[in-house]
Amino acid sequence: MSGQPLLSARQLTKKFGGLAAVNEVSLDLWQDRIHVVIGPNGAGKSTLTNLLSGDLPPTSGRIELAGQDITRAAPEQISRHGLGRSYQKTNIFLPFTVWENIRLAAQSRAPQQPWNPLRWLHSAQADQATQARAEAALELAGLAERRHAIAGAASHGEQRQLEVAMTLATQPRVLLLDEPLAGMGTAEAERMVELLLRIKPKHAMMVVEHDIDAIFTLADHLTVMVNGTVIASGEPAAIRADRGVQAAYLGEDH
Ligand SMILES: Nc1ncnc2c1ncn2[C@@H]1O[C@H](COP(=O)(O)OP(=O)(O)OP(=O)(O)O)[C@@H](O)[C@H]1O
Repeated sequence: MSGQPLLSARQLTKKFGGLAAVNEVSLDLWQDRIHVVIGPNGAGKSTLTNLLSGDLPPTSGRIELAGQDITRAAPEQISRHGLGRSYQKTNIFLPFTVWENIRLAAQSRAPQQPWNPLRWLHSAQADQATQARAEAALELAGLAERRHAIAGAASHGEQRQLEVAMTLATQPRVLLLDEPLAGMGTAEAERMVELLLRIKPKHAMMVVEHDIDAIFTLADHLTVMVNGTVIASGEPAAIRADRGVQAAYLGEDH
């Protein structure tokens, strides 16, 4: 690791009434590193993701993305500044093909062209750039052979790959993935782990995950949350050996 983290959160807190769903959480996300966040149900993992993406405003704390304060920015602004998150299938248009879905996601990131006499030329160039972004995301996500498949007819695993591809099509530098392996069989899970390792070098990633094998294959850094609080954070091997963590989480049957 060198230079600066791409995303940096300090003392983030989110209160729902009297409940601190996220309590003074600090973390850094670095390019070419996967930061896995684990914890039992209700630990605050989804709330933390929502704070980082701007889908929820924090009660207190600060978030910087590539050195810029984004603490109270809108999700769209944060996305344009280079943060992508997956939304568990909710963004997929099931009647459209895999390619059309990725193309639409890529298009959502196309710059708006101000009026000018050479507008057609600019829009043709923008079109090409959108096409190239979509093509790269399709390849990277391992879906090239499924480009013409109707998304609604794709397998569960392929739909999860498609979600990642749609996020990649917006060309994020920071990726937040919420349980990318949820509901997958062994072969599908292995494909997703390979995909995440393939995209790691060019991205800073935070992955919320329950699958123990995947957690230890993917994690460069592991953070354990319980009741909104970080109880341990560091090298996966050290966290695995931590008795407090074992008692609070890893010893449980998840
Ligand atoms: N909008 C909300 N209003 C009130 N309480 C909420 C809200 N969202 C989450 N909570 C509460 O905040 C706590 C943390 O929830 P969160 O969903 O972030 O946990 P999680 O670690 O993602 O759990 P899971 O693994 O089940 O998804 C829980 O007690 C939950 O009931």
